[in-house]
Amino acid sequence: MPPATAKHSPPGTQLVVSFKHDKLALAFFQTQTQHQLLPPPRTRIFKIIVIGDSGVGKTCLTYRFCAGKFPEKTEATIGVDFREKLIEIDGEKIKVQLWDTAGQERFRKSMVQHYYRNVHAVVFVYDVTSAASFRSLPAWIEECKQHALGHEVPRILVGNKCDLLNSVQVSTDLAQQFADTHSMPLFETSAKNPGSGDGGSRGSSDHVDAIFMTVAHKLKSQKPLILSQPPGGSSTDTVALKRGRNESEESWACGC
Ligand SMILES: Nc1nc2c(ncn2[C@@H]2O[C@H](COP(=O)(O)OP(=O)(O)OP(=O)(O)O)[C@@H](O)[C@H]2O)c(=O)[nH]1
Repeated sequence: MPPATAKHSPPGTQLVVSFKHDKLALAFFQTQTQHQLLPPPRTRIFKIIVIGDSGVGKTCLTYRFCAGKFPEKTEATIGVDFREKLIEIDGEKIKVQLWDTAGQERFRKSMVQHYYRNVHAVVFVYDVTSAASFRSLPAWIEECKQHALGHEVPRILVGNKCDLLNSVQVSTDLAQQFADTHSMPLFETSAKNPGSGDGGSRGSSDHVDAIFMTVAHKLKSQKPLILSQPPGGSSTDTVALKRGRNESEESWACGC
């Protein structure tokens, strides 16, 4: 019996092979997707960009939040890496998209415009063991400003690598002063060992999960983009995004 193949099935159809009275009958049935029958449950999505110098731990932080562990090895991000996690806040399922951007200028150039489009929150990261990464923060803030991301977009400051207690170059006081000046909350953490710390002046570091959940809580009260796709859809799909009810009916295609 030749294998049943459906090379040219029209979109939205499914090949159904049925055996009846020992005869092979092939029938195409229109697949009535949930999307066609019912309005799909809408999942609000939050796009959060994570920026900072190369090597501060952006990939490790986003991986820690989305995969729940520290990556075994990382390489410099080229362009952008995209991770997402479905979380539940007050009974509502929300998709958090973390855009892990390249810290190295040569890997950013062609992508910068994409990073800053339709952003809901910004996470600035520095490495507590690198004064240089802390000194770069004003430049990252400036880049955000140039892409029309001002104070209306929630922003937080994260000092990473708090597990490296003996190599700290950026004091909590200094970082707090900077955060206050720029009206951002400060979190100190370790993607490698969240919750670590000396329990002394630096205290225990914040949990990575708690940091991103705090941002998500803050965003939940806003009206972000609505994703017209049932929860659980592939993150690599091209999805149509619409603005929330209070905003214009403009829509975008997001090839994320
Ligand atoms: N000890 C320690 N090392 C960390 C931590 N987070 C990241 N690292 C290490 O720091 C290095 C850089 O981490 P990445 O997450 O790749 O840094 P990045 O900011 O994404 O770098 P780019 O992709 O180049 O922008 C890696 O060797 C990580 O293992 C941490 O919390 N503690």
